[in-house]
Amino acid sequence: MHQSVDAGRKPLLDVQGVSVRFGGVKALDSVSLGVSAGEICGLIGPNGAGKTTLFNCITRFYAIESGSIRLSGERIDALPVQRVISSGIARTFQNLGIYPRLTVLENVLLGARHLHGGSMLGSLFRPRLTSTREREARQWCGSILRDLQLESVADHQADALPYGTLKRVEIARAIAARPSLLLLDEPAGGLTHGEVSEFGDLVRRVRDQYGVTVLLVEHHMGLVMSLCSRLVVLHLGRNLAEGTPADIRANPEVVSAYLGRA
Ligand SMILES: Nc1ncnc2c1ncn2[C@@H]1O[C@H](COP(=O)(O)OP(=O)(O)OP(=O)(O)O)[C@@H](O)[C@H]1O
Repeated sequence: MHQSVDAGRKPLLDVQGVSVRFGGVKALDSVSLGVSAGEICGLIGPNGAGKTTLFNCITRFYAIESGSIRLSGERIDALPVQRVISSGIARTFQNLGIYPRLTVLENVLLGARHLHGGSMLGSLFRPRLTSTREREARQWCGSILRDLQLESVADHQADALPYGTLKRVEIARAIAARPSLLLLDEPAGGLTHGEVSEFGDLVRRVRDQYGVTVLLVEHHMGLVMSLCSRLVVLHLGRNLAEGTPADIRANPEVVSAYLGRA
């Protein structure tokens, strides 16, 4: 069984012995990991290791064959898909999950839609019918845009903005859902060197300011090693290693399976 990093303290996210099969391919073979509250944990490994599949299991896109997934002690592996966000999990995608024809504010409001209980997009066009909860959601999203320096582009259509800005919009939308756990799937893809470093600062700031715990899948080793306090390595659908960035860099099995080629 997986041992949490903080002995005696229950992890916020607790994955135990999760297996998933696609036809003859065992994409995850009894994978376990724990992420403590407030941690920025990296999930790394070669292509096809099972990282995105694990994210898809945590967010209920895929059903698990065996094992368990808990958030704050509660089983979430059998939740209806529509309850995942309200359970406290938000996610960003390898390919931006942004609506290009909507404005930045509208995209971020969509992240908060489960908080106000109504049709946020409908309310955008019916301002006088806006309920108190919808007004609160707008205030909440406005404050996030200010914090993430997106206020000046709030009314810009998303497809008119540079990629680096849209990555920030995606984080803003995820935070709008008030998650306890934020899953970031290869966020550095498509960013310039300078943008990657800024992105790392942003994730740290968001963790500190909004109290979210972060699980990051990423191949950009510069970002992973500088941002994460702990790394979990998957290989061929199995746990290969776990430890601090320094431990992982020095692990001959990880170097041979992944880092030597990354
Ligand atoms: N929907 C699916 N149907 C069939 N096979 C799948 C499906 N999703 C993933 N797989 C397979 O599961 C295995 C793990 O894939 P996964 O995408 O999770 O790896 P990954 O570690 O995220 O890789 P990468 O770093 O390239 O994104 C691979 O063999 C992949 O082909």
